[in-house]
Amino acid sequence: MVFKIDQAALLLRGFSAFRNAGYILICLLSIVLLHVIYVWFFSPLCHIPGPFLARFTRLWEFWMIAKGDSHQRWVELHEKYGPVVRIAPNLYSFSEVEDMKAIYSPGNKLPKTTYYNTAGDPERRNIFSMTNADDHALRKRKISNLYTMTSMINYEPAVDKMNAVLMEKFRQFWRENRTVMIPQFVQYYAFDVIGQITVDESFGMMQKEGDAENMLETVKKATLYQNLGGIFPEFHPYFVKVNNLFRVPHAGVVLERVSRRHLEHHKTHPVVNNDKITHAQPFVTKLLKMESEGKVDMLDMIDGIGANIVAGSDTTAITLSAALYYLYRIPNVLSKLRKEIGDLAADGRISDPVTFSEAQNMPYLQAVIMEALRIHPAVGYLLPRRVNKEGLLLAGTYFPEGTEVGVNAWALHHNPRFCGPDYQEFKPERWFNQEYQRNLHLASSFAFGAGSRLCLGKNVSLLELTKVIPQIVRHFDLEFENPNEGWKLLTTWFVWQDYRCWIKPRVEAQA
Ligand code: HEM
Repeated sequence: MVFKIDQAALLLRGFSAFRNAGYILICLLSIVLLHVIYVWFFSPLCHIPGPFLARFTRLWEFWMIAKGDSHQRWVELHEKYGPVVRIAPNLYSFSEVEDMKAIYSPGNKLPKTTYYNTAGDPERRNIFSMTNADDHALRKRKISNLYTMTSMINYEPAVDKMNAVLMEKFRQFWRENRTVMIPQFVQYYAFDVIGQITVDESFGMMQKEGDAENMLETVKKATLYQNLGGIFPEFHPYFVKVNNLFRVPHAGVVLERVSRRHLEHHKTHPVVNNDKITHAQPFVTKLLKMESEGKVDMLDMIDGIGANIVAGSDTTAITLSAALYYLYRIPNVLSKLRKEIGDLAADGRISDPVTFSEAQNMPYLQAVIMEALRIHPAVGYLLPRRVNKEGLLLAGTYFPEGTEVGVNAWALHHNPRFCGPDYQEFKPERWFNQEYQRNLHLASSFAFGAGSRLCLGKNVSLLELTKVIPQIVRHFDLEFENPNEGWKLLTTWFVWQDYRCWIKPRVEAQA
């Protein structure tokens, strides 16, 4: 009998525990439901359209990025939902020029968001990952004169030197009758040029047809991590701790090692204007001179060299790969560029190789470069900024403090309202169309970002592109290994391409 009472008591206790668990579950479900109702109907920005799940969780965005083709998804999202789209509970993407101007206007001073934390060590910010506007302005002021148009004259001989190596390698590929993965080879090229410009020494990747000091590989992994990790930046400090515990050589470590070695070498072996005619002077020499004048310290110098390598190589390589792909896919465009080169050469108005200043007077070449930057911006993610305490009026809606907003170059550059209805086509001619010209210039420079965080190396990359494209076009034909297939793309932070070509020297091929 006692046993039965105990049994009944147990049963009752079990039942009440079950009932309590039920209450807790109902409470939790009610909270979720109330949250859904609030977000859906009453939150201040509830009217902004976007994918359903993006209203409630950052996992939707994470999933979109993780699939590896997000550059295209941004374009489709804006085609479907209009000029402003909710990407995550607190993140909004814009695709109109007016909103782009407002978000990145230096006057509005919107800082970078915590997304950028994952682009470096939280304890030691680099120029790219800094979110504090004052810290950034100070760092930028110290080194920005190394990137001016007038500084380019110092770097031009370095580009010529590396272009000569590229030309020789192209002839070698032809002699050896092999196809080349163009985006990969021009990635070696871009790293070598940045090495030559920055530390007066190519990294030897073109010669080796491979990575040097694991730079390429670690930078690639870093951008992949930055892009996915940036969606959940609160986990980054833990990730860094674990990484340091296991001494994993991440990009920061690799680049610091490379930078320190070159700085030490140049301190004992200074370059004293190694070319008196062209006034060639590498970046590192300028940095060391500034250090001797007390204008920069060791950290500034490491950051400057590291930033050039990380930010300046893949970006330029991707733009060059895009320009070559479209030029050799569209014979009409290629022949127009060849005609411009041929006519100017016949008049003695350009040299071989073309100088940077001569290239400024080659309108079709400039249009080809701008169109490559427009149709295939190297960065595939939006550049997020946090609205400050004044709030911001965008697309007719007031966005309060703390909201994260940004523009993705792919969405902006594929907006028919200012690129024309044929925005999916590679058409350098659109740059001569008066109707679109103003907005096109504004928008396509967005491949380099905008405002106070505009790409510091824009002139460096234009120096490279304006010199190497005419060289290749003048002297080589590229034939696609699979002419009936398009290229393959993979998006992390960058939008990487994959295509293979046979290379033929034009003169030798005709002989
Ligand atoms: C076609 C080539 C290039 C493209 C498309 C490009 C694109 C960009 C973009 C979009 C940003 C802004 C990122 C943001 O706001 O989050 C940026 C920043 C930066 N880029 Fe470039 N870049 C290129 C070449 C270069 C080169 C050659 C260098 C160096 C020699 C360089 C150095 C930098 C640096 C240091 C920053 C950070 C600037 C700051 O925050 O103040 N870039 N770049």
